[in-house]
Amino acid sequence: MTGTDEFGFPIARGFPTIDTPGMAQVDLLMVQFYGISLPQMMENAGCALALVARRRYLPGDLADRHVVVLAGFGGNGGGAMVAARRLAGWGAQVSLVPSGSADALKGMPADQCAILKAMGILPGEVPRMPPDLILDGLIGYSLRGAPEGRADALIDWANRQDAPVLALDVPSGFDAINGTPHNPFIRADATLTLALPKSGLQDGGAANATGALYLADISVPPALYRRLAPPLDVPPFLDGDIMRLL
Ligand SMILES: NC(=O)C1=CN([C@@H]2O[C@H](COP(=O)(O)OP(=O)(O)OC[C@H]3O[C@@H](n4cnc5c(N)ncnc54)[C@H](O)[C@@H]3O)[C@@H](O)[C@H]2O)[C@@H](O)CC1
Ligand SMILES: [K+]
Repeated sequence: MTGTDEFGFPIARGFPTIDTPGMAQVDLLMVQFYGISLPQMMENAGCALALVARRRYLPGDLADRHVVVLAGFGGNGGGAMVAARRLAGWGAQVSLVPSGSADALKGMPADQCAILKAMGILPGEVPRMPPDLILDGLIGYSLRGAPEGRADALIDWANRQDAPVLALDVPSGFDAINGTPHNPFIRADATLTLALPKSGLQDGGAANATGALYLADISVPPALYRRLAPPLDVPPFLDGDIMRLL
């Protein structure tokens, strides 16, 4: 560790990067070898996102602080909805904006949305009231080509707002593996990437997409990385669950 950033997050160096096939291997080993489920990982991811949101953007009392959560139909959207739940629990006013009809959500994102509905947070359109913060959970590392449809429109909307955008895992529309910015892509003020930094996020050119780059521990055992092909040597998160990388 080489100190902390201005928000008190430990600054870390020396975490290797990982690509999409590598992350697919990580997910597989987490579930099949260790029995750590995707919902468990999603819970860790969303909690970490809410913690970065609170400490970096919403210090103090969260009452009257308004957060818009943009949620896609995959794991990225599910993680953002966990963060929505945590922020609402801490008193923030949360608007949930899915990238399509919420009735069409399936699997874990549908489960997360059902929890939010039970809490009285109903999916809807982008609110007229300007937010204090936007969470980008539209598309993660499974982006395929330039954003289309509602995701495209919501990325444009987010980039037009005065409020900062905090992206989950990767800024939506930015190919985090090869570093390609598609049109459009989220211009985040900060990005919280999960498990390991994705290979395209560490290049200098990625900085205008990611903003400040953080890394969250989602409880991948370091020994898992030594089982990958090729194996990776990953240090433990000794100094905190959330590290500042760039
Ligand atoms: N082990 C991990 O790293 C974990 C990852 N999680 C999250 O899950 C994400 C990966 O989840 P998924 O693989 O489900 O997929 P994503 O959530 O990355 O994205 C898939 C969704 O985006 C849509 N999409 C893809 N390309 C698009 C385009 N060009 N235009 C419009 N829509 C597009 C797809 O139709 C699909 O609905 C990660 O980025 C991360 O945020 C966590 O939930 C849990 C653990
Ligand atoms: K995202």
